[in-house]
Amino acid sequence: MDATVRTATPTDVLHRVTDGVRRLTGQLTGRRRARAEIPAVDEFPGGVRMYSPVTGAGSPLSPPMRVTPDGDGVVGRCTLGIAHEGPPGYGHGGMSAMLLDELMGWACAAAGSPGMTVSLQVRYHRPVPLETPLRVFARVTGTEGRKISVDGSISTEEDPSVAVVTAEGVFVSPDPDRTRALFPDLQGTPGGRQAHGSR
Ligand SMILES: CCCCCCCCCCCC(=O)SCCNC(=O)CCNC(=O)[C@H](O)C(C)(C)COP(=O)(O)OP(=O)(O)OC[C@H]1O[C@@H](n2cnc3c(N)ncnc32)[C@H](O)[C@@H]1OP(=O)(O)O
Repeated sequence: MDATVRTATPTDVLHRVTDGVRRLTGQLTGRRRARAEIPAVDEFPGGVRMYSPVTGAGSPLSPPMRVTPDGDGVVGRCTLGIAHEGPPGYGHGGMSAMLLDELMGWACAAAGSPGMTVSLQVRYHRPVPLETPLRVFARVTGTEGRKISVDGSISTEEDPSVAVVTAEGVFVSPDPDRTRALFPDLQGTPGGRQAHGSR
């Protein structure tokens, strides 16, 4: 991803490389994952998501963000590149929202209440620098029935006390019937799918 958005190579080289990439991806033959199929390596919800655009080590789109528990919440560490650019030199606001949305979802799962975003309010205080290690933080601030309130923030690793983006979100844990309808490939809800071929 970085190479393709950074290059200033002439068009004929771009065409040649594009042909090469098509030849390479053409070798990815065999069975393809269906739309709602959960990859065998995944732990869902609240664990490995191999092809997630945020945390997935297997996704060319993801920074990727590495998530670990941290005090009463979860912390995500990543570095955005110019493929994630909004204003020149800074992160796209949608990327910031995506990092926060994902990590706030992890905070819900870590607190034992996996949920889906129903509301996300994001405040952009300062531009997010690219090619700079970032620290994203999220924690559950309250639950009320199936409703979970979550706070999140983004700062740089260098200056973790200064939040450049903050967010408040509401997440909702779908009831078991809705969960089965939304995620037919998910076994043993609400505990979720464990990794390594348990289905
Ligand atoms: C196993 C899990 C896997 C979870 C897997 C998580 C993966 C994490 C991925 C990262 C996060 C995402 O991107 S998630 C993707 C983006 N989000 C979505 O696509 C969600 C789309 N929304 C939905 O499908 C639906 O809203 C559901 C299923 C989430 C909830 O529907 P529902 O079950 O019918 O819930 P509903 O009765 O409407 O609302 C429940 C309570 O929440 C309140 N509520 C509803 N909306 C709001 C709102 N915007 N702001 C405040 N409060 C709200 C209601 O008033 C009610 O309160 P009261 O009357 O009870 O007081």
